[in-house]
Amino acid sequence: MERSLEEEKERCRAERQRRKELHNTLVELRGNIRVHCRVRPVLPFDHVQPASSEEVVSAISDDTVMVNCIKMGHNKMFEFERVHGPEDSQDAVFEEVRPLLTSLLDGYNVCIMAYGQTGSGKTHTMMGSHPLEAHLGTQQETQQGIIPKAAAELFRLISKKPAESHTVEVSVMEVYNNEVFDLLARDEQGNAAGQRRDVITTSSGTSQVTSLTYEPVCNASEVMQIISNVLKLRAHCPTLIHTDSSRSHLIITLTISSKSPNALALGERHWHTHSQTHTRQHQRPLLSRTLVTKLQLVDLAGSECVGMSGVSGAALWEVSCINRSLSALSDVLGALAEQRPHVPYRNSKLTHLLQDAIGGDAKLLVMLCVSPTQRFITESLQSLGLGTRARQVQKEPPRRKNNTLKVK
Ligand SMILES: Nc1ncnc2c1ncn2[C@@H]1O[C@H](COP(=O)(O)OP(=O)(O)OP(=O)(O)O)[C@@H](O)[C@H]1O
Repeated sequence: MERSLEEEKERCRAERQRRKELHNTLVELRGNIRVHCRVRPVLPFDHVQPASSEEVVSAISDDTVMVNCIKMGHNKMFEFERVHGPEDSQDAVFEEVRPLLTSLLDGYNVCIMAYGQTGSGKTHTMMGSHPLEAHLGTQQETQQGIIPKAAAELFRLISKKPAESHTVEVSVMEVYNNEVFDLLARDEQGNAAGQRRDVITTSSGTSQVTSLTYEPVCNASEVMQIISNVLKLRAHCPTLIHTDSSRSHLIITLTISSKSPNALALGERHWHTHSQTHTRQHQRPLLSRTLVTKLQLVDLAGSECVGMSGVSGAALWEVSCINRSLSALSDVLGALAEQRPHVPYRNSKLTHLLQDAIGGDAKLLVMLCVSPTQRFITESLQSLGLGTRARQVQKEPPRRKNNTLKVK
């Protein structure tokens, strides 16, 4: 018997709802690591030899990537929470990220991390197409990446909360040659100069960077102004694959302190000396009940094959440090996925620094960036494999932070 149009619509709606519920259950079971994948368009530097720019990696649906290269004997599909094709805009990518900002204000720590080979579009996805112009307003909103959009969304959400209930601070670090640098630190003359910092494990088992500089910020353009200023300090080097390749992992953290409604109503204030370095003020009033959550935005350096990037000398050492830290990240995910008793976080500064985001109770989004072309198929398969591994991790369910009692 033929179904009427209305019946068919209802059946489709019910099926969509069932799939959504199943998906949500799976996300809960996995403890909220989400993996999104973005396949970038074919770019001029792909056309070294016409054959190598042949497209072999494609987004075949909004959750599946297909690698199909008959010549090299690869035919495989990879499923992720969301897959974006080359035509997907920065806005479309951000729409899938937006709910995490609400989670942040609901009391969860959030980490968004871009992973992929060099030139695959990590900085484009995180910062936008003109990262150094991000704060000038010359970068069109549609071209902005996740970081400027997330900053704008965060302050939009805060503006809907009671006045003065939230404060935001920004810190910027890079991990370069397996050392952590505080990019907001200033030298004796007050000039910006990245300074080396240590990562320690606190008595509660979380990781912390000592003497890190935190700048208070009041709106998204202040955030972007600070980031754009320090981006000039970030290590870059031209390679055969990418003329402006980042040689370090960049970690931007927005720390949000929110006052509990009770404290706000009572107007309780205590002077509290922060253990961290504040550039504008070293002692400031904090409300007695403060909820602190953090948003970590990570633009990883790209994995790369030394032969392809054509680097030598100091740049060769940089590549080897990048590749080692990325394989340490993969080892950590492997250990977590297999639920091994020891997780080797401390094998690299990168994994030690991101320990709480990767294995703790934060909501983690891994944004895989891959090239569509045959030339980079080995690197793309490696990135897709890392994403698959991340999805196998049974993380602790994300835990909402409780108001912490800050006593004078
Ligand atoms: N989805 C995209 N649409 C249009 N252009 C893109 C896209 N992704 C990347 N590009 C362009 O490709 C080039 C390389 O991208 P990007 O700098 O983001 O790479 P990366 O992965 O950060 O590289 P590296 O690790 O070497 O720093 C840039 O010119 C960027 O504008």
